[in-house]
Amino acid sequence: MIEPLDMSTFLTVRDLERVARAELPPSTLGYFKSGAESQTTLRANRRAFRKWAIDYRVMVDVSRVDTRIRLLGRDVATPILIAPMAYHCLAHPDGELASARAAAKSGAPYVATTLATKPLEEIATAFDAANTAGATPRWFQLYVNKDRGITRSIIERADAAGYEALVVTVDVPVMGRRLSDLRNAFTLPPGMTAANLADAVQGAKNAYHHAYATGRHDPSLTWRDIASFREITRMPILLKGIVRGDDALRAIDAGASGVVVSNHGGRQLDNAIASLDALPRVLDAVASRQAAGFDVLVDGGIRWGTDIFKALALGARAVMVGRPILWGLTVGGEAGVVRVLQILQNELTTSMALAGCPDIASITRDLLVPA
Ligand SMILES: Cc1cc2nc3c(=O)[nH]c(=O)nc-3n(C[C@H](O)[C@H](O)[C@H](O)COP(=O)(O)O)c2cc1C
Ligand SMILES: CC(C)CC(=O)C(=O)O
Repeated sequence: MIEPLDMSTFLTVRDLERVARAELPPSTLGYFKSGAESQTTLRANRRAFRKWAIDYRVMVDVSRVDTRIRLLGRDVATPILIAPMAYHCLAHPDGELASARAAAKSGAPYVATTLATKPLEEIATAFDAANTAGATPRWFQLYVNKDRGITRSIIERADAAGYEALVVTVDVPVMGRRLSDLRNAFTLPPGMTAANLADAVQGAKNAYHHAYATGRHDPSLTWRDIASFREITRMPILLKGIVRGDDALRAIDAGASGVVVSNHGGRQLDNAIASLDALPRVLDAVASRQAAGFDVLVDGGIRWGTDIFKALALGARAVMVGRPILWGLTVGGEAGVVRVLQILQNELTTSMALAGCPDIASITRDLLVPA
């Protein structure tokens, strides 16, 4: 931690990343930044954005630029969401409480992970206290535990704590092989736990470390389970980690309200398709079903406002941002995350103005050409 720092000196996500990289212990840095195996997909996620150029329009009144969207049927100020990421306390002692407050203050929807280092109830309270206008939603991301009793109890807790949607991550039947984690024997430092799981089983708090958490993913998870979650909760369900059109159709059939096109930031299947490359065919499949109100989000490799512009132009409803949030949290805690969100929001509105788009609906597909 090097607080206090003047966050306004950071002009890009890369500026914060540079400082965070210098500051983090090697095993934490390795965990945050790495992709699986050869990291081909990690790089492909970035390359996919560079394949598109913006074919911009001029002489449009952009004296007001409006980034509001509809998300799961409600108005949200920005299409930028905070992706669910494990173990925020590795980046900053306030952990998820800081990132949640930053999201609420910035009007950015927040997705709390099952593998948070603070209990989901405390994250909800921190978020709500900062969400003064009540205008910004928070969602909960579920890792399905082999012990379905634990899974049910986590869903029920998320429901009771007022999370508005359940994001079921479906691309981790087993852990991807992240070589730096294997080499560093990555684990959580003493005193830090996967807090939501720790509470699920009495008296076992200290057992709920990384190795335990990673061993609990249920490799037998299938489409049928989604229907059973539907019965447990009133929350709409999104599936995170979809890259195929046919899987998007299965998600619709299973009663999901949306999908996040994602390859987990290149951390699971190496050589998997880049998430931006997967987006159009998922959208085509969903359109063929005329599933009005089914929201398609995308994540992976978003580092600039123009990346968000491109994702929206291809048809995404919204985007999730991962690692940049951890860089901000490392450098400046809550203020660092606020700064990352500010930078991306600012870049997005600037690119919209320069491309002749006063609102999100005007960011259309024809504004992209191959680079
Ligand atoms: C350190 C780290 C931890 C993550 N933990 C989770 C998690 O707990 N649940 C989940 O669904 N995705 C998790 N992800 C994946 C992110 O939600 C997201 O899909 C990915 O980071 C997006 O790519 P980006 O980092 O390039 O923006 C994690 C990613 C990182 C980098
Ligand atoms: C423990 C992991 C499954 C958390 C995660 O999703 C990740 O590190 O990418």
